[in-house]
Amino acid sequence: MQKLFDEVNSLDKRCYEKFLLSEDLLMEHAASSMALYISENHSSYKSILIICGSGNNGADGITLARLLHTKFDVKLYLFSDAKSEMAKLQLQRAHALGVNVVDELSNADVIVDCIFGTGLNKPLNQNCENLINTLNSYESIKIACDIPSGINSLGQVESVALEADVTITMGALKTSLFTDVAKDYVGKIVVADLGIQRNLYELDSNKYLLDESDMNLPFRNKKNSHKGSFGHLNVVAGCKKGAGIIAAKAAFGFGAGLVSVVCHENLDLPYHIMQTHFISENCTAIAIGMGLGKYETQEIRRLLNKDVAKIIDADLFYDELICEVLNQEVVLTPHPKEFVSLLKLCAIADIDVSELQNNRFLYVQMFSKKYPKVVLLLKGANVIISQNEKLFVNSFGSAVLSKGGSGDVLSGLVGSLLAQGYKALDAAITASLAHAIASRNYKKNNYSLIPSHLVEEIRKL
Ligand SMILES: NC(=O)C1=CN([C@@H]2O[C@H](COP(=O)(O)OP(=O)(O)OC[C@H]3O[C@@H](n4cnc5c(N)ncnc54)[C@H](O)[C@@H]3O)[C@@H](O)[C@H]2O)[C@@H](O)CC1
Ligand SMILES: [K+]
Repeated sequence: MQKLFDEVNSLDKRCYEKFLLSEDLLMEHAASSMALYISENHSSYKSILIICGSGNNGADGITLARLLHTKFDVKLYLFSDAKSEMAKLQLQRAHALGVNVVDELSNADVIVDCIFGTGLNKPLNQNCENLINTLNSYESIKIACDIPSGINSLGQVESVALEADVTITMGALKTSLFTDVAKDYVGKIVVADLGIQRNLYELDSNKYLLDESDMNLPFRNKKNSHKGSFGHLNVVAGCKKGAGIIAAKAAFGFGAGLVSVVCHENLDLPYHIMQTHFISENCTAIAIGMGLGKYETQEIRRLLNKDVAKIIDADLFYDELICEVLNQEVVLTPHPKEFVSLLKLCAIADIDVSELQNNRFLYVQMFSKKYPKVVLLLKGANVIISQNEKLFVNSFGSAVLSKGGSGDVLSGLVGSLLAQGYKALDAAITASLAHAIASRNYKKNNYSLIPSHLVEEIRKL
């Protein structure tokens, strides 16, 4: 996993003070990294338009223009006068070298957006919006320097933002690049070297971006085993029974030794999934909440207080009963609307979904602070998983998963790993990664996936 940072100004400052690396030196390296990326990945292209703002993001762009001058047909467009000391200095250097500064925008093979970086601190005016809309309309390859212009330090987009194919971000990964909103703008994210190894540039963080290597699949290493070695998951099916059945099928395909659906009515289940009317004696984990609908409170309370691992989803986030388990190491998997209800029930915040989506990291952090034992998995374009105020982002998900039933598959995967003895956090991380990565392996079009396809892809991981 890689560290994420809410801000990097303090990391830059530490470079100047502790490592005697000046701002000028860092900027030269930042621009060199961008030049190298462009030379290595877009050498067949001829023309490059670099659009610069007044601050140091613009200064990065001016530096880049100097470095690529004559290698490509470089055009430097200054959207505003250079204001920062570095922008002024870099402009003098560019002028001295004869870099082509243009007065009008024109299309190019590659566009580099250096209008605003981390210094965006107010709403865009009409001119800025027009500029960004015009750039978005070009069919060029678009590269954002540090962060696509228009995304602020909280990862919010107030009006428009540059739709980048690639974001080359300076020194370290920023949290703002991993909000749900940002996902439509950032494209591929690359970290630029600032002339200091990343592990030396970075300090501690409580936020991490998950990599594929963080997925710890339940491979069976012991030869001497039997079905009981891999746990028994009980999936509680409610009035929408399909949800429980989908979860049960996913759980079985993900390695649980036994899976039973708990339901008072008789169900038509595949032969390998069992049915029980009450919780099994040897149950090692319970999955509950999906499709639950109306139910008898005392019965659910008994299940929630049973001393086994639990994954809780869906309808239970609308019931005060949920507050009774928040001192346990349970896994909760709400989508945004459910999380809003949960936040209200546990008196953390009374907000609407758009406020949550604008500040996902903030509210996950607040919840995790109040309930440190709980593993929270907030669904979204970029899933956030937290425990004890540590946050992990899974950015592998895609629109393929935006379907009824995908969440039930996820609950089944988490339940399966819990039943097999995974710790709550490890179960949530591996299940979430498997869910998202498997969906990427689905090779048909991106609208046709159904839960059984997803389970098939998960079984092939
Ligand atoms: N500090 C350092 O050591 C390094 C900084 N680097 C670059 O520096 C950038 C940050 O530079 P700055 O702090 O100068 O900030 P920016 O360059 O992001 O923007 C600041 C400028 O934009 C103006 N501005 C902000 N919001 C505006 C709006 N909505 N409409 C119009 N004008 C607006 C500000 O008044 C200021 O002049 C980073 O994103 C990164 O690209 C990199 O070169 C790496 C090294
Ligand atoms: K930018």
